[in-house]
Amino acid sequence: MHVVVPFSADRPKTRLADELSAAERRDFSEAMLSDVLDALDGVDRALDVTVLATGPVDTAGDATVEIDDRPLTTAVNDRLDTAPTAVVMADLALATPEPLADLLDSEADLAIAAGLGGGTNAFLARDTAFRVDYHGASYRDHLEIAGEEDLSVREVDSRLLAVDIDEPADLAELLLHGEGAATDWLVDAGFELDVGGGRVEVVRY
Ligand SMILES: Nc1nc2c(ncn2[C@@H]2O[C@H](COP(=O)(O)OP(=O)(O)OP(=O)(O)O)[C@@H](O)[C@H]2O)c(=O)[nH]1
Ligand SMILES: C[C@H](OP(=O)(O)O)C(=O)O
Repeated sequence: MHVVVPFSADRPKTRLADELSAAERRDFSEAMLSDVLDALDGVDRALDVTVLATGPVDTAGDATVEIDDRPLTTAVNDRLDTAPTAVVMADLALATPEPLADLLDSEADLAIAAGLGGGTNAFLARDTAFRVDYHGASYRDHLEIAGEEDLSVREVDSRLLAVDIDEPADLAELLLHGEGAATDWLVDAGFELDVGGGRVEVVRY
């Protein structure tokens, strides 16, 4: 099965610009990508993984890298002419093989996992009629597109697939629950949880 992992290589994670420099955001993004690729590697299925990147990538492991600097929606739609194809975002740093296998085993025309805040963190399309329209409340839009195409849909309810690391508060999720390269990167960069005030916050020393 073909799995596409979109990766913004040139200007990643701009919403973390107050916390991380441009070079740090690039390194941190590569660490998250490596966690996602490890999780896919742990799925006991024959997967053909392509990192769909806007520029060169350092940490792609055994995955193929395809460079495509067109906007995300255009680049992904260009890969949906063959089915089944799965798309798994590169910032799902808590992803593990189990929920990914659950998504990839779905028989529905579209299996789809929501992201916190309305995005679409992963899907498997078994019908080439499905097309993406990312950004905004894309999860809602994708259900609508599936409805228009009369596709059967399975909504995959997974906390580990729902947490995409976009905003400063998401860093706490990684420090609380992460075990991979991205969590190690944060710890090495001096980030720690601060629960002293009765709230969970992230501080950098
Ligand atoms: N190939 C490709 N991947 C992208 C593009 N924009 C974002 N991505 C990837 O798509 C996933 C979701 O990205 P977003 O969270 O929307 O964007 P981001 O660039 O990571 O972060 P922000 O700049 O804060 O929006 C991540 O895996 C990104 O690396 C793009 O234009 N092309
Ligand atoms: C690409 C976008 O990601 P988000 O900005 O929600 O992380 C989406 O899922 O539509």
